[in-house]
Amino acid sequence: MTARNDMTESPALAGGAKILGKGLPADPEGIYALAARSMFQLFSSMSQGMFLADKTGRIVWLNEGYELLLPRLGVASVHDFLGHMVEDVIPNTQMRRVLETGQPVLIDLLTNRAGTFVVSRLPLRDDEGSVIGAIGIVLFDQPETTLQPLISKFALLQRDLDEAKRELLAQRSRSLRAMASGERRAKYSFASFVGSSPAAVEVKRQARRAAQSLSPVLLLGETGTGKELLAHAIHGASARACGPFVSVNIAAIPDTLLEAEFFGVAPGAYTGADRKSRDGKFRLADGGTLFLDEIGDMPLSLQAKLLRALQEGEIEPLGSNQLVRFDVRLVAATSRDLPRMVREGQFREDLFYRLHVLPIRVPPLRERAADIAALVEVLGEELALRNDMPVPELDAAALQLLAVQNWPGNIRELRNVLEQVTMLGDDARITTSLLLQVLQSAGVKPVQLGEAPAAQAPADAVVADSTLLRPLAQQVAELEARAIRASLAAHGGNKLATAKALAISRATLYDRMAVLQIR
Ligand SMILES: Nc1ncnc2c1ncn2[C@@H]1O[C@H](COP(=O)(O)OP(=O)(O)OP(=O)(O)O)[C@@H](O)[C@H]1O
Repeated sequence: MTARNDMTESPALAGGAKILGKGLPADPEGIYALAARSMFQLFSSMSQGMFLADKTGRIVWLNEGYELLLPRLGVASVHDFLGHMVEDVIPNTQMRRVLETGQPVLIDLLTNRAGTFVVSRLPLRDDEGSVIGAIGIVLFDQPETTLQPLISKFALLQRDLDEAKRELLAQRSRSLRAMASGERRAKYSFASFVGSSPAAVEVKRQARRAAQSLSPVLLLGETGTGKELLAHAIHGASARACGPFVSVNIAAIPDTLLEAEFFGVAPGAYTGADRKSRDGKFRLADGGTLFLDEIGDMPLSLQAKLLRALQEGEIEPLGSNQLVRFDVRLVAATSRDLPRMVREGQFREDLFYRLHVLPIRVPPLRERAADIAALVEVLGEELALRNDMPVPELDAAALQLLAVQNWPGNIRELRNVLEQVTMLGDDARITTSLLLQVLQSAGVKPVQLGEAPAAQAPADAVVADSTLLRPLAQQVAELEARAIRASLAAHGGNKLATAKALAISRATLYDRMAVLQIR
């Protein structure tokens, strides 16, 4: 098989087959060979085109139908096709795979510069069964066939897929560029704040309302409760979402560097190496939101300067005698008891009132134990994705055990515990004994199931004052939910007994449970 004509002549019925009657061979091999030839000719005449490749992938034969397709493939003549490697002349062909595996591809779609075709690829084998080449058949060409609607649909899907891939690539390179250039955007939205307990719903409601305002927001709550997450979400839902979100953790910066960090440095302010000017966070946050985390850790000297900047709307970079105007929305957060710090003279009262315009208390995890299951699910999925591990599975007892802990480190601590149990566990199922072991090794005395929750941690006392400075409706809802849960537990879930003990009707109990999302 070396040329086109070889095959048209090629008598598959070689080897001296006997002919019976009207040309029908008498022996089975003869019939088989005749059938093979007939099939070959049938496909050759019915299909849009056919070619043969030898076992190296070189094209050794093509029929007239295929010859007509050559110009669309950008091949000028038969001589530029024959003798060439199949992938050199038929873009995107999968013929090599057929030659290598010996597996036929009965039907496939091939798209290249000539269009989209329905194709078949069949291996050719010798008597020993070794692959000696392959046959490529174009069953349907695009325009004239009845398969056209199907192919158009495929072409559309392919186009959509290509577009989606391009968009994904563009998005990826945009975000890589943004990361490289230190672009500042909100990382979290309100949807990232997991939880549907009354306390979580209320804090999100307050934060959403704060997002609509331009006044300063003060987020109060223990460590790891999601203050920073909410600060991002408030920025992202505000009119300034397109502006920068700049975050400063005051506790993490040495006092001596804070002023430069806040207000920037004028050129030549320092002698020596660092003679260049440097923008401060106020400048960087211009047009957006400045998040001052751990504001309670700000030294008194800087508090005075911050207050002046907020009052005047101007800052004075270090080493400069020029005032620079800024347009920044302030969100501050602290886990410290600011009113007490004011009373003790550690925090300026005037600054406190300047910041305390929209205070939002972020509840600790132990006040929203109903959110534990949802948090475990989300945090578990994140962990599994990050560490390429199965998602941790916690049964009701394990969830219950988590729900009764005190969680001084709140959601951050919950995540750490989950991470440790998934690392230590043999499989994805998390047992209560493993959980207890991890809780113990974290240095906190775990609360056992059935045990009354431990006395409130000292960290709680820090925010005790502000727990009462919240909307009454929120506090009443929390108390109500606690009473209903306790009564349900005491009566083994019996609604009638629970309602009786609480001196309310069963209908009211169902109603309150629905409103307070108690299951
Ligand atoms: N409601 C929540 N849903 C999901 N993840 C949360 C939630 N709250 C907090 N987290 C996660 O817990 C971790 C701690 O949250 P965040 O840093 O916002 O807390 P914080 O109150 O600012 O803590 P700190 O006072 O120590 O700075 C983060 O990884 C955050 O994504």
